[in-house]
Amino acid sequence: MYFYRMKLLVTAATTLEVQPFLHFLDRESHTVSAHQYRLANCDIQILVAGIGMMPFAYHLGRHLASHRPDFAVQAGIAGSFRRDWELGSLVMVDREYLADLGAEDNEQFKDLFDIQLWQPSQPPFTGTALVNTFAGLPYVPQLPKATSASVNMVSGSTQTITRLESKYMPDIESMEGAAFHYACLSEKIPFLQIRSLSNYVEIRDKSKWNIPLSVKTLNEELISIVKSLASLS
Ligand SMILES: O=C(O)c1cccc(C(=O)CC[C@H]2O[C@@H](n3cnc4c(=O)[nH]cnc43)[C@H](O)[C@@H]2O)c1
Repeated sequence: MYFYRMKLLVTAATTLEVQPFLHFLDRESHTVSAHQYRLANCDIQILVAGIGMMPFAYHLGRHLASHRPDFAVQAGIAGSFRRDWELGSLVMVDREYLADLGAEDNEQFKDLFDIQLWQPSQPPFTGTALVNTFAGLPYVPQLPKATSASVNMVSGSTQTITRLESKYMPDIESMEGAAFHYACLSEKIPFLQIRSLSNYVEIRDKSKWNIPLSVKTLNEELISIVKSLASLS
């Protein structure tokens, strides 16, 4: 009898963000090789792809060239523009914007669509966003949906924050989400980006960040997703 194992890719920018999940896999699953685990009917690959869109795109692209997952999950922490969302709370991203790729025109930022180097809805964009419709996913968690702005430089001035809010109406900010959406949409791989809020997007004050809490809730969710996928829950 043929028994199919779902191939799941879990990717993150840093090991820190998925460390408790790795401990769970070490305890509860069979280690196939470094970064590869088997849990019930799931083959799970872990890819730590680096901070920022360029390293993330490079490492994810290299990985996808030789491994095609059935389902890819990006897990990470993020900054929140929304003060009504508590630190440590979780979202899944449905819209991603490349929020600092473009040209400065005196005081104004123009993205690649504004200066017509890209056309709205050119693949893999829907309009000017990289949209996850959540179609074809084997499992969709019950989390609030969020619009995300991906940036190379974490926003830390009123001017930048106001610009991003008025142009993209983002709920959250990360440094890799758009690279993940771009690659998965281009390769037609069902995907899910989950983020846990570690800080508010504001003038930089690292003492207000709560990375331990955001990593804890992120990893609880990851474990729950994987248990559901592996039909263990
Ligand atoms: O020390 C800093 O100033 C600093 C700035 C940005 C990120 C970090 C990290 O250690 C986390 C890296 C990781 O977290 C995501 N992240 C978290 N909060 C934000 C944010 O407000 N804006 C953008 N990205 C954020 C990001 O995806 C990074 O991969 C330290």
